[in-house]
Amino acid sequence: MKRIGILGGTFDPPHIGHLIIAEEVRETLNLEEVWFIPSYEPPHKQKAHVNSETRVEMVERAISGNPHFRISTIEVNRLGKSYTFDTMKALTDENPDVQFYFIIGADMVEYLPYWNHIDDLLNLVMFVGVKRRGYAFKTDYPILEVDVPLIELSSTDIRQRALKNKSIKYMVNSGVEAYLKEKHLYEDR
Ligand SMILES: Nc1ncnc2c1ncn2[C@@H]1O[C@H](COP(=O)(O)OP(=O)(O)OP(=O)(O)O)[C@@H](O)[C@H]1O
Ligand SMILES: O=C(O)c1ccc[n+]([C@@H]2O[C@H](COP(=O)([O-])O)[C@@H](O)[C@H]2O)c1
Repeated sequence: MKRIGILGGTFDPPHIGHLIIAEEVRETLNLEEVWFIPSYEPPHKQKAHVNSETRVEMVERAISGNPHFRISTIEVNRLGKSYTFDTMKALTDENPDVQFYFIIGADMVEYLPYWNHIDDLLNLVMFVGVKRRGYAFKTDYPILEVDVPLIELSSTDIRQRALKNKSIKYMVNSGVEAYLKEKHLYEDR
């Protein structure tokens, strides 16, 4: 079986926390690749601040340069609410030779009981949790924990900094930083 990691997210915008957890989990679990899947509409929180085409462009820029990282547009192509069960059902049907490892931060570990079709989803993927400041890593589900450096960054922080015209250098990669500036994303308009 091939071993592939999945990092689903809103990526509004993608930041170095996403890249570091994906790379750490890839290396620790010896995964061939990690696929980044931007959601069209997050199932559990408010709509993203920028449209899905823009978030896809940002993820492409964020992952460029890492030959193990790919993007899948399965959720933005499907439209509607991006339930992970629907996505992973389609991906496991299309790729019967792959064991998928679905990477989540500790905020999502706590939220797992509320995911759509969580029991069926647990039969499709192995969840991999990483720690995140402010969230206890507590769950009754059988998930793998991978130790990663604690990155105190969120997309919310980046949006707030952009709004206040504060530097986001090194918090997002340079391609994403240039794109945010060029398109004036998240700025006060
Ligand atoms: N700094 C981080 N440390 C650990 N996990 C993270 C970190 N940032 C994001 N993640 C995880 O990456 C996945 C995608 O996150 P998402 O795109 O929603 O970013 P976010 O920073 O949580 O966004 P927002 O602040 O807008 O809610 C989620 O599983 C989330 O838990
Ligand atoms: O399917 C669900 O019910 C579900 C509920 C909460 C989160 N998720 C997925 O978890 C991933 C991280 O979510 P987010 O909003 O932090 O980007 C993303 O792929 C979401 O679609 C999925």
